[in-house]
Amino acid sequence: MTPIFLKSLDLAYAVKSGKILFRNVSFEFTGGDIICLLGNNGAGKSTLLKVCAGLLEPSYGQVSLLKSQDDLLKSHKNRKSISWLPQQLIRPENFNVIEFISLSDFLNRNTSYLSNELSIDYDNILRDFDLMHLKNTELVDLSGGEWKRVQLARIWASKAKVLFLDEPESDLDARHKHDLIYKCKLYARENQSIIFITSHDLFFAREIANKICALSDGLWVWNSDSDFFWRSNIVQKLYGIRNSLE
Ligand SMILES: Nc1ncnc2c1ncn2[C@@H]1O[C@H](COP(=O)(O)OP(=O)(O)OP(=O)(O)O)[C@@H](O)[C@H]1O
Repeated sequence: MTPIFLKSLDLAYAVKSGKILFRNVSFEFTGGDIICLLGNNGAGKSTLLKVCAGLLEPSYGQVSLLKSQDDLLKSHKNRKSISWLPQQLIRPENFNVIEFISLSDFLNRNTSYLSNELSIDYDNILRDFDLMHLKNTELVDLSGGEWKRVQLARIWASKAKVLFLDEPESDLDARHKHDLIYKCKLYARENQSIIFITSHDLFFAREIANKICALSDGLWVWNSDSDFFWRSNIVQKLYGIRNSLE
């Protein structure tokens, strides 16, 4: 399988007012990596993920997706290479679950779910995300957690090489969070994909990621193997948690 690398060098992003949200972000991730980006509310995690996914242009520096150490893929914005889960997505009206999950395939192939011409085994994906019983349910009638699983199922159907998942575990109950950890590990390993996640759930982060990085006050303050991060006792400092007896 072709190895893949996601690299950034000195990435920075400033908003129109000139305020710098983050700077000096440099990293190199490889196929198979699951990275969890941590930081306080407003630290710039979603913005960094959007820059890495090519949805926002960096103000400085660059981010590239490479198919070998120095062989640049056509464009890291190549739709087939990247899939993106936003923190919040408004549910489209007049779509049911299977229509939403198979939409890209349907548009690409100008066919329908019932025509048996689709390249993806949607029933398998629906079963995987515990959605089979909701296959024909309108999106507006789903619970919050069911809607999140539908969005994740659509991303799994994309078979993209790099997944950017902004708080994918939010709204999920304990069992479905557990299932998601297993599915991400399997996806990253089997496809040699990179999965770049943000999360506020430290238990989830610890279970899912082999790499941890962090933003604080606009700075790229951490980037290491997960084990090293959890041994470092930096978590309290990162989140500014004070001992209540102090
Ligand atoms: N276009 C913009 N113009 C001005 N400020 C912005 C813009 N986009 C983001 N911000 C600000 O930048 C900061 C970082 O936002 P971002 O959504 O990246 O944070 P986050 O770390 O993902 O936060 P959370 O954990 O709360 O989701 C916030 O204070 C936000 O208000």
